[in-house]
Amino acid sequence: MLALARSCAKCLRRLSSARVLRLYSKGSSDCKEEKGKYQIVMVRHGESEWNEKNLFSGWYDAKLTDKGIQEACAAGLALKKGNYKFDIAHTSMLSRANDTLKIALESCEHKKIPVCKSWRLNERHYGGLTGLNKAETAKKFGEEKVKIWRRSFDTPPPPMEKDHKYYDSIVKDPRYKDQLKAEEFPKSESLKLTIDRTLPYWSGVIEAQIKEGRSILVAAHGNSLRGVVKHLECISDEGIMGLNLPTGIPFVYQLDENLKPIGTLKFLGDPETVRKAMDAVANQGKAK
Ligand SMILES: O=C(OP(=O)(O)O)[C@H](O)COP(=O)(O)O
Repeated sequence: MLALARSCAKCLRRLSSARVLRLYSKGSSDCKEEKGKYQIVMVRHGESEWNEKNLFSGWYDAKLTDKGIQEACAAGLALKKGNYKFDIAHTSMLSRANDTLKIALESCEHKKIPVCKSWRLNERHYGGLTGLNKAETAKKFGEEKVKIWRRSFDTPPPPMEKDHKYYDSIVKDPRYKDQLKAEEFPKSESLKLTIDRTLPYWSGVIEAQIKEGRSILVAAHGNSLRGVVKHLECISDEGIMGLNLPTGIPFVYQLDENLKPIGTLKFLGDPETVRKAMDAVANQGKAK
């Protein structure tokens, strides 16, 4: 991967101003229409190498692609355009989210802020599906089955056994040394199980900081953030199946004094671009 220190300047050059405008021309001003007592900004990381290859990633530590770096830069520009400032950031243990956060903050020329990393914000664990191609899996098992594995609320994918190709690279990864014992790693997670381990961090750490008046940016993953959105908006188990979060486009919640959202999430992006990006995520599970 390109050195992060150089990546922003480089990708800002590559990202034409026309594209930035197309991506983010309307969103930031829309976000300020209804002001809550608090607000929080979240972003799914930019495209990873495994997103590009359409592989189930889960806890595998796929790195950002050049496009993912560009998306992270563009996310930063959108934050800058909206004049968002943060006191603290939260992210997962995975490079694609960590690097997106770093690049976005650099790209909006933000001052240094504390960054907290937790496995509880990791992507859902995709179990035995980790590393498989989604379209090929749909061809083999059927699109319906893959849709259940990807989007049902409480059906976990098959477990990751110890002889799985990526088991060691996850469970023996030294970054978890102080956070998880080998037997505490998930073997696979449904959205429900993901929410069960994300919410204690959300409620115990992030909500407490919001109430202290801290301005927070969260950089995480498609499904860990879907869980947060479900919780915040009280979306039903069926309703959440239809939400597909795009990579690298920040979204904002205005929150009332009880931390309940005022309205729904607002993307810092052009609605048509956001819609296409969401559709593309939904279609990743179609057989080709
Ligand atoms: O690792 C993943 O998410 P991420 O790219 O947000 O980290 C998943 O592969 C996303 O796949 P899904 O959209 O099929 O649930």
